[in-house]
Amino acid sequence: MSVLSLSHIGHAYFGRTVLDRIDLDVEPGEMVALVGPSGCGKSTLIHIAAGIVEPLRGTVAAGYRRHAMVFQEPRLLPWATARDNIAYPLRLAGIRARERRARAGAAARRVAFDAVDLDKYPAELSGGMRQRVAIARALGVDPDFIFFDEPFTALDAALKRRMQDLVIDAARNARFAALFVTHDLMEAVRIAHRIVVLDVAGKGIAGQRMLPGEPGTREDSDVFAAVQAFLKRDPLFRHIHDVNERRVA
Ligand SMILES: Nc1ncnc2c1ncn2[C@@H]1O[C@H](COP(=O)(O)OP(=O)(O)OP(=O)(O)O)[C@@H](O)[C@H]1O
Repeated sequence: MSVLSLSHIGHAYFGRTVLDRIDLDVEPGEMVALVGPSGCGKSTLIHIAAGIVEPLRGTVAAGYRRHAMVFQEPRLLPWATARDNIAYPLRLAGIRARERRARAGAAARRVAFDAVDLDKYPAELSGGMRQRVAIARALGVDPDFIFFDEPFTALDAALKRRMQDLVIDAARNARFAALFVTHDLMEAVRIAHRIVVLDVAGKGIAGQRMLPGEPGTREDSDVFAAVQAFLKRDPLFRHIHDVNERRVA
C-alpha cells in the first residue's frame, strides 16, 4: 500500500549513468530522507519521483492524491505578494478568490508566517520568511505527499532548525508522506522515519536505516549520538561526505 513506488529506475546524462536499478517505496504518512555523497543523483531521483524528469528506465507509481514540492530556493513570483504566492497553486486549480484568500491565510498561520507580512513582496522578506512562504504554498494545496529538495541548505543553523520543526509538526498534523533530499545527516535523523542512502553516482541505493522513535520526539542528544554512530561505525555512511570534484569544478 505504498503511496510512492519507484521500480528499477535508471538514468543517465550524455551516456553517463547517474542512477541505476533504484527501487524505493514510501508508505502513507512516512517521511523518507534521501542522503548520499555530492553528485550521486539525489536531485535527479527526486525530480524523477515527482514526475519532472522522465527516467530512461523504470517506472514511477504515484498513489497519492495531491503532491507539492519545496526546493532549495523558494521560487516565489517576484511580482506577487506573499499571500498571492501562497494562493497561486489554488488559483491554478480554479479556486475562487475569497476561498483562496482564506486558505492562503490559514496556510500562512500553519507556518507561523506573520499576517502583517502577507501583503509584502518577496524582495521585502528575509530568506527564512521566503522559505516559510514556499512551505505555506506547498501546505496550502492540502497535499498528501511533499517532495523536498534540500529546502533548508541555504539557511543558517538556527533558522534551519526552526524550519525542520515546522515541517515535522506539519507532517504530524496533516499526515503527509514525504521524500526529503538532504546532504545534512543531522537534518535527516531529526526529520525522517527512515534514511535511504544513495551510493556514488551510477551505483544505486547503498542501503537504508530505520530511525527509532517518531520525528519531533527525539532528544537532541539522541539525534547527535545517532549521527555520530552512523559516521563512525556504520559502513553504509562511509561515502556520505565524498565530493565529486569534477562536478564542483
Ligand atoms: N541536466 C543535467 N545535465 C547533465 N548532467 C547533469 C544534469 N543534472 C545533473 N547532472 C549530473 O548528474 C550527476 C547527479 O546530479 P544530481 O544533481 O542529481 O546529484 P545530487 O546528489 O543532487 O548532487 P548534490 O548533492 O551536489 O546536490 C552529477 O554528476 C551532475 O553533474
